Amino acid sequence: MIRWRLRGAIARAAAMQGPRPVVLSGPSGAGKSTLLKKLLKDYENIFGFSVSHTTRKPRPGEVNGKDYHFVTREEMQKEIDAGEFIEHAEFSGNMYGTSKGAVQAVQAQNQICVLDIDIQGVKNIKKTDLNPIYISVQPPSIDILEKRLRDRQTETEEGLLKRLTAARVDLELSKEPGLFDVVIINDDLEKAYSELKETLLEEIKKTQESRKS
Ligand SMILES: Nc1ncnc2c1ncn2[C@@H]1O[C@H](COP(=O)(O)OP(=O)(O)OP(=O)(O)O)[C@@H](O)[C@H]1O
Ligand SMILES: Nc1nc2c(ncn2[C@@H]2O[C@H](COP(=O)(O)O)[C@@H](O)[C@H]2O)c(=O)[nH]1
Repeated sequence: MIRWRLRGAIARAAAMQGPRPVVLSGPSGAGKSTLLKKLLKDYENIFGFSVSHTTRKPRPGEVNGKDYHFVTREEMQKEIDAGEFIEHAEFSGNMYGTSKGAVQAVQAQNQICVLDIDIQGVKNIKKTDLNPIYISVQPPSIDILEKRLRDRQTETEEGLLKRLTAARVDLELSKEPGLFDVVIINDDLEKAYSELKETLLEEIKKTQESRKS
């Protein structure tokens, strides 16, 4: 009887906490957004994207408030000083950050919140009580990463070189034991996507179950 009550209490506590968030990290160009877009399309109501703030300029097709909150450095610094960010970092000459509001907006929908952040963000999130699943998406090699970034045609030559330097640092730091729960090498896209889904299967099932009750 007492055991049953305890089990019930644990289940209710877990449900109240909501699903565990997911952090997708890895070098720029490794394929995080590509994998994430597939996931958000296939599991529309299960996952929600944490819309970051950035001071970089929008790329063609990017929508303010959907891909990022595009802001000025002054605006972003003001919000950081006001304590509105969980984490923020300087990456390739621009500021990026996850606001508390971005995560809360997803969690309020009882969706699995997915953060696409760099490795500095990972280290900072580790200091919080967010308790996400940490996944690093990595390219098969630096040469392939460079080709993908060049083919994407989103960066100037200077920006591209900065991203490649950051990628080398990222791949080195990612070797720290325990930093990531899972490392996915994105060589073949479908294989990488299957690995991502497999990693998240437990949380997906839990979220689907919680919708039924
Ligand atoms: N497995 C793959 N094989 C070939 N090309 C790929 C693969 N995965 C992604 N790409 C391509 O590589 C480029 C970089 O991918 P994507 O933009 O998803 O990377 P990212 O990790 O989100 O980068 P960033 O951190 O800069 O946003 C894109 O043009 C994408 O279409
Ligand atoms: N620490 C954070 N890093 C972030 C955040 N949002 C995005 N990013 C990372 O920035 C780079 C570059 O992104 P791009 O869109 O300019 O190509 C990439 O590694 C993202 O993961 C954030 O809120 N915090």
